[in-house]
Amino acid sequence: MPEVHGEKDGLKKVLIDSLEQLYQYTVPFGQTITTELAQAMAAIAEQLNREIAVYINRRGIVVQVAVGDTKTVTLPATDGRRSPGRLSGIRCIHTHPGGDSRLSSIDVASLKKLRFDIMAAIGIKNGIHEISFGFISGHTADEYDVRTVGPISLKEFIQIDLGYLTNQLERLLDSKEAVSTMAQSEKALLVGVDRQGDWDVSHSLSELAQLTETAGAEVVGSVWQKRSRMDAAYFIGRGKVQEISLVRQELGANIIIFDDELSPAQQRNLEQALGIKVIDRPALILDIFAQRAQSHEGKLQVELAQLKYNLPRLGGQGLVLSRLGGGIGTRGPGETKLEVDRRRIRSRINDIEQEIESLKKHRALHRERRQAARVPTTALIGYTNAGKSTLLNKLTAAGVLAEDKLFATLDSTTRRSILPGGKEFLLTDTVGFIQKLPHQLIAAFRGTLEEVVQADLLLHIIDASHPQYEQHIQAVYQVLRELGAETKPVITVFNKMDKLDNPHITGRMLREPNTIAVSAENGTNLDKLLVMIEDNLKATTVDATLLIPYDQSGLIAKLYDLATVYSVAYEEAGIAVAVSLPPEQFERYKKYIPGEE
Ligand SMILES: Nc1nc2c(ncn2[C@@H]2O[C@H](COP(=O)(O)OP(=O)(O)OP(=O)(O)O)[C@@H](O)[C@H]2O)c(=O)[nH]1
Ligand SMILES: [Mg+2]
Repeated sequence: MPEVHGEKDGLKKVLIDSLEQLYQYTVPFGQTITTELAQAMAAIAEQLNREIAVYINRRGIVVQVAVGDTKTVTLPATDGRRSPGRLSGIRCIHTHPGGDSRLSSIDVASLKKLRFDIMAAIGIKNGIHEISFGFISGHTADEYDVRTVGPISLKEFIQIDLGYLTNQLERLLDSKEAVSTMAQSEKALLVGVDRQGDWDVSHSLSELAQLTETAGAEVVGSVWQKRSRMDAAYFIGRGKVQEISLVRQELGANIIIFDDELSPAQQRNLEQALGIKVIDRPALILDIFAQRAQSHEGKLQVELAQLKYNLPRLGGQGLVLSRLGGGIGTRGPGETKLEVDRRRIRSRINDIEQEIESLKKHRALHRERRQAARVPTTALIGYTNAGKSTLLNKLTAAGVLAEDKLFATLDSTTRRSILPGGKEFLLTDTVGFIQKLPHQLIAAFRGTLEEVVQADLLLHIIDASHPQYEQHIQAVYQVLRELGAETKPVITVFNKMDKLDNPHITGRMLREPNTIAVSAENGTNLDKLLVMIEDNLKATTVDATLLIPYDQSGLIAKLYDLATVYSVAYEEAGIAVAVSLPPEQFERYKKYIPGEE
């Protein structure tokens, strides 16, 4: 029997015997460890109160057992054919007394020095408390990058596909140049499904391509499949998975992006089958938002959406793989971006929700003050890249960033402007909408989008030069419905008319009432738009002073609910209430205007 290495002085014979027993265990190919081995290690570590380590080779055989921290380890000569650029083919799994599994700097140093496949630590406190692990994820000229994951549970640790992981890592390390994974460029293969619905699959994929490029990756190709029912395990058909596997090798893609939301299981199965990182449209959009969020609140909202998106996807290799190479899906505004622990994620979600709630209250106060001053509010809404920010800038000289990029705006900006009649009004720019917007994101941005729900009037901006503008309109209505704002008065603004040369199209667009064609860029028709805004805002309320008899004072509470109450004065003849009422309410209340009846 091979002997136990390390600081054995003073150890009882029975403990040394049980340490020697650890050589008897084997681990199935590609698996990190077995429950039995982990528990046997925990049982000894508990009595020993010292670190113990086992070293396992790729065939799953325990090649060394040692006592003491990982610094003291000298490995037996391993497979001599391994080139110095590659991993050692050995993994180190050791215990940490006290429960905390996070890798120490000594652990990380020996991981780099001995180039373990992975270095894992089991936190021991009343048995197995938690596990963390790290691996070499790339290298620069003279230093290895190390990525750490955890803490996770033993079950999650066992689910990790070690064979796949080491395979990917060695491929990375084999290349001659510096391959800091963070800097590695992502080459994406896009996958769509043609459901033969309203959204033409090729347009949806070209939008996905635009999103991919916005996220900073390169698109190397796309494939799609006609399908009306999705496969529970793979989303697309099995044959298509095979085809994708071939196409992606041919094109050299290192990430696959699905145009639709995948279930956590589908994502995991696809990653396993394709051996490559697989993400979906929501993850891509979240990544763009994560890169672009500027304000404190914007960052919180994105982090919240990411955490909620990740929570059901924790565990197993899916997450580890997705995070292995950096890039899309790994960026986040919060420090918790690599968080893999459910407990910690839940408590972080709670914290963020509370903070967002208090920010929302703060904003509600602002809004109340504005409403008290009765400055009418309008909100710009519309598909991403429609020209909302350009229009805001033109109408108010706001200086908001407008670019030919999807999701240029994430934070809402409110500015004052003047109507032709001289009255002031407020104009709010908002985040753009898109089809298949992740619902976690809508939920997280509900606070910001509250401006939309509260506005007196919406300006729906449409890029009329876009071939899919009618679908864009539908996608915007969809989000409005989700926000409960579908009954708001809307002016439909067909923008970018300077790019249209067919006047018939314009005629068709303008059939409906309350529509206008403009060019935000050239300023065409913006004067007419302002007149239209003025008319609409006039129509939204009627100002009046009502005299409510004292025996009907209950009406005052009702008025507060459905109108803006400017002032209340208790007079001899009754309660004088100055209000601004929606027109349909005005009909009901006008009998209270002194002299009306
Ligand atoms: N030709 C033309 N281009 C326009 C017009 N209005 C806006 N654009 C361009 O369209 C692109 C998008 O404009 P933005 O104002 O950033 O669009 P947005 O709706 O705010 O987009 P997000 O913030 O990403 O949702 C920019 O490149 C603008 O210059 C227009 O009337 N005509
Ligand atoms: Mg914008």
